[in-house]
Amino acid sequence: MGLVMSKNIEVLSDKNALIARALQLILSRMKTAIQQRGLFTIALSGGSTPKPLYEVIAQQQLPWDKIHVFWGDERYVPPHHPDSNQLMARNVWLSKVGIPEENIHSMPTNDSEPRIAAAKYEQHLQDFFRSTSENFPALDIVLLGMGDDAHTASLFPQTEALSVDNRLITVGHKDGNMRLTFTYPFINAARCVMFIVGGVNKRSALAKVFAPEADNYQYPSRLIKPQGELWWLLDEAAGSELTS
Ligand SMILES: O=C(O)[C@H](O)[C@@H](O)[C@H](O)[C@H](O)COP(=O)(O)O
Repeated sequence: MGLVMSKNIEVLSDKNALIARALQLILSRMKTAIQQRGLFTIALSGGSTPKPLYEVIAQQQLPWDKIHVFWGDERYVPPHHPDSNQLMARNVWLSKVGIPEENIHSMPTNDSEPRIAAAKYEQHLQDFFRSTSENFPALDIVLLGMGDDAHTASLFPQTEALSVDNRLITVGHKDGNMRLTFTYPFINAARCVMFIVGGVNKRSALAKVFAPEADNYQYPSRLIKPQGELWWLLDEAAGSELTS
């Protein structure tokens, strides 16, 4: 096994422990962000792993008016489509707490052209962060999952989204299904990037992501090297071989 990517790799006993640790880290960074800047910004991932995390965040007593939620990627489907990442997070979390609707920054998926939607969301981000096109605004946390093909967000292996390094948002695709996604440099601009990865089916992809040499375009999670904090929270099933 090659060198692991960074000291912030934690292998937790099971999924519950993984979710509890992720919650702890998110709440501590939320507190710091609000103390220092008066608000907390987080980009959510889709998929199944984060669902119990969103459920437990919804049970916390938090200053919801200071919390802003974005998405790191979205399937290019209407907001009420069962595949929508936004719908999942609203159902298990956002609809259950007093977060103002204007703090929920969902990716637009109603344009006929995903490229136009990507540009609109990028403009929205630049307006929100009052950033210019020259620099990448820093979110407090970008929460990521990883597929068993080592994709993250909607940065899939051998796709053109992987080479977009001068935009915040681009169009991804998986098996012909269009997505909107943060670009890898925008993810890397975050103060903290947190992967939550569980299950034995992720083991081989993790080995490639942490290997000293491998093709970044075949294993896109290798592109995630933030100048801020990088956390890999893994359960035993996924990560036990990495730290042995
Ligand atoms: O839109 C998505 O599907 C996610 O953003 C995607 O990148 C997800 O994080 C991985 O596919 C892992 O998914 P699981 O957590 O379900 O394994």
